[in-house]
Amino acid sequence: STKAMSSFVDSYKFETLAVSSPKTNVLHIEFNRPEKMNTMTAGMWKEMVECFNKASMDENVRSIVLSGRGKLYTAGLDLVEAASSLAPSGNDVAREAFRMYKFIGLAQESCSAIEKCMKPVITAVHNGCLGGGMDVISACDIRLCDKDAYFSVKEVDVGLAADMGSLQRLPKILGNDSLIRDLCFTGRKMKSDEAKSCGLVSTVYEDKEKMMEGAFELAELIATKSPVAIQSIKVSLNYGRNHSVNSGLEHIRSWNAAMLQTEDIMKSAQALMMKKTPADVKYSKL
Ligand SMILES: CC/C=C\C=C\CC(=O)SCCNC(=O)CCNC(=O)[C@H](O)C(C)(C)COP(=O)(O)OP(=O)(O)OC[C@H]1O[C@@H](n2cnc3c(N)ncnc32)[C@H](O)[C@@H]1OP(=O)(O)O
Repeated sequence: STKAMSSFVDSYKFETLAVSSPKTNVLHIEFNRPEKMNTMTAGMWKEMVECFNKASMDENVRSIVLSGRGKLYTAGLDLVEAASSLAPSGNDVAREAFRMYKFIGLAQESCSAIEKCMKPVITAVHNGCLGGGMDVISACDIRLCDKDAYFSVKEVDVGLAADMGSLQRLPKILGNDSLIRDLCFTGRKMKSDEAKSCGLVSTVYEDKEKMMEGAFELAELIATKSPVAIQSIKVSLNYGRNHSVNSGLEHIRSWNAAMLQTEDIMKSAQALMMKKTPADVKYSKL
């Protein structure tokens, strides 16, 4: 019911993220620091971890759209906040290194929580996606953008190597090592047409409004499918990315030994035989 749907999303309360549910079983998460170019702070990373972990276990959520409010998707790390957290303190080197180790771990977890989230995450990029934004989108399942979007692995211009996942995940997404090194060594802006042709994004839309319509339509379609099938697909694709074909086959074999016993298969098969679609089937919560 509408009441049940609105009360479920009401429990997602954050300072740096705006959360809504524009369609049944679809969660919309927006970076919500428009006056700060959606720059990333330790506070935002903590909230991203909390939000994606919660959505992962939330039976009301079957797919997620991640986008940014305001002028651009995100300008990456908040350089003002970072100036104090990264400033040399003069303290014992080992203790300082452990403090940084924890700080970087939190930043990494903000992206890993997206990858580990059991629900597919579609991200919709408008205008700029810089630095930490590239780490974020690399951890998402599906990437969309508008015509004005550009992408920059900007860290090199700030004097550091990206450490939240771009260098580890981009090579799994783009089958072009030369291009990845070009982007990472130069920090250059890659425009939407190149992002499409190299496979970073799957669709480019005319403007942000059309992109969000497309993102919600896609999320809604995914949300109508069997949640057992969808979550199993994500788990298996993620596993396969870091393992051999044989290991991946063994993994899905064991996984599906349980999942093939789902009632969803019988419900889906009956619907198909009656010329219906998954959207006509009511799958139980998962
Ligand atoms: C453990 C470490 C983990 C993660 C590390 C991540 C590394 C990175 O993310 S590196 C990338 C860092 N980001 C940048 O270098 C972007 C710098 N900004 C820009 O290039 C531009 O500002 C812009 C985003 C392209 C927008 O340009 P424009 O539309 O012309 O607006 P501006 O006038 O330049 O900016 C408006 C306003 O925003 C402030 N601002 C912009 N970016 C940042 C930022 N990254 N951190 C803090 N503040 C930022 C800018 O200073 C302006 O502020 P005013 O107060 O309005 O002057």
